[in-house]
Amino acid sequence: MAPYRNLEEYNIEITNEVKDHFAKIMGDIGEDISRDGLVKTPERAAKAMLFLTQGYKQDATEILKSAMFAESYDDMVIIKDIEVYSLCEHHMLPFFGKAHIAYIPNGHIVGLSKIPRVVDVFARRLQVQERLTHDILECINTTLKPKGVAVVIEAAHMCMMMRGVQKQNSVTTTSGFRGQFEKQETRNEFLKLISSDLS
Ligand SMILES: Nc1nc2c(ncn2[C@@H]2O[C@H](COP(=O)(O)OP(=O)(O)OP(=O)(O)O)[C@@H](O)[C@H]2O)c(=O)[nH]1
Ligand SMILES: [Zn+2]
Repeated sequence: MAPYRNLEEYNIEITNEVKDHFAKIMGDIGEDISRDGLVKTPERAAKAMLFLTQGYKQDATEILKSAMFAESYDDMVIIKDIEVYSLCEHHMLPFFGKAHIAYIPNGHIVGLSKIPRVVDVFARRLQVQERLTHDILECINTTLKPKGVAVVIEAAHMCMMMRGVQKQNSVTTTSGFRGQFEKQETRNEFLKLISSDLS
């Protein structure tokens, strides 16, 4: 099925079911769901949730394959500061931050926009930051078959900020390295470049 892009593309049956669930939840938390401002809220919430989880219907491998080009460039390619918005699978609250991704081509480069698209496919699901990091890493590694791939994600978790432990400034960093990035020297060059403003 095509990914959700705009309201016309929402599956009406599923949207209506999710909408009914949201209406029930709103009633259960003590709201008057018939009051003016809330009349359309269950539908809006359903569409927002379906948008934020559209990654289940997308194929990250196909996205990468659609723009792979034979090229002899074999130095590091880094795309840093890619915005990440995901939902933690424990509380279904957002976690958000930045992904920094690098690969060393092995005969093929990939269209640059496809890397953030792959991030979104895996982020728009119920996730933990660790699995999100590895999903992206493994997808690039097995599809592009580069000489090396590196993924670092830095994120803040709303479930640790708005509730629970209520820590406002903690940032969680996860990382994964394959191929040449498993060598200290290559990994250090990548880490240095993502912390610089000139990379
Ligand atoms: N490892 C990991 N943990 C996460 C992530 N997102 C949320 N969590 C944690 O998942 C855990 C769930 O723990 P539980 O004790 O079952 O849930 P809880 O009672 O709501 O825990 P508190 O958040 O400590 O109040 C919490 O420690 C969350 O901080 C993530 O991406 N990775
Ligand atoms: Zn959580």
